[in-house]
Amino acid sequence: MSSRQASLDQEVKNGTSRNVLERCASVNEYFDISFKVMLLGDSAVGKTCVLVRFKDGAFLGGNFIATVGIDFRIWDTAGQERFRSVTHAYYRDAQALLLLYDITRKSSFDNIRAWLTEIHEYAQKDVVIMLLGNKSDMAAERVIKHEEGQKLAKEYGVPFMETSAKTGLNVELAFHAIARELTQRAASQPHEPKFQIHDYIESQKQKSNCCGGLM
Ligand SMILES: Nc1nc2c(ncn2[C@@H]2O[C@H](COP(=O)(O)OP(=O)(O)OP(=O)(O)O)[C@@H](O)[C@H]2O)c(=O)[nH]1
Repeated sequence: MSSRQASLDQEVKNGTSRNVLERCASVNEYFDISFKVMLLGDSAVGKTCVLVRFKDGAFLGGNFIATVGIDFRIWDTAGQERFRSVTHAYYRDAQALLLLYDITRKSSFDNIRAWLTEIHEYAQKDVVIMLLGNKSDMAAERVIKHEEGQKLAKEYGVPFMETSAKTGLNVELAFHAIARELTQRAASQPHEPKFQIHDYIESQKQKSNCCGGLM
């Protein structure tokens, strides 16, 4: 791990990072392809926690990135309005965007439309977008139903799932689905059938359900 990476990791762990922040999840030179993935959404929806959950859980332990030979560079962003112009500049060249809201905070859900408008304005045309309703562990405080998230995602034609950085629910699945979509796109030939991210997510959820997982 580089000293820059170590210091970024420390910032995130300390909770001192409140700026656009680069987190390279792996060491560049070992990989053939590099993808830039960003987490977006209102302040305090849980972007940093989802990233830390992924990286410190599945990413390091599971080693799935090394086996497919990609460099999965994940950028955490500040949700606060005052950083918005900086954030635009960063997601211009992102290949995938994970857009989060907090299921216990209606305003963060209502703002998703505005986020999507900005994304369509500033991001690449073929960017992979995924909508995540985070903090699904907070059942008692829930104000946004699962179906509302699903409906919004369907309207925009993007995959959706609820996540919890606290329990880890669906965090790995979200990143794995994105990684698969990006790698399949990079490798696929024009005549090959396209990878179906929606089908992949549903099949993984069913597998998890059948083995006692929480969905
Ligand atoms: N219960 C619960 N709390 C969460 C979850 N994810 C994040 N939190 C809490 O929500 C708060 C905000 O989390 P952050 O990860 O800092 O949010 P952020 O979106 O990165 O915020 P900004 O950096 O301001 O944009 C913290 O108090 C977290 O502990 C979750 O899945 N469940």
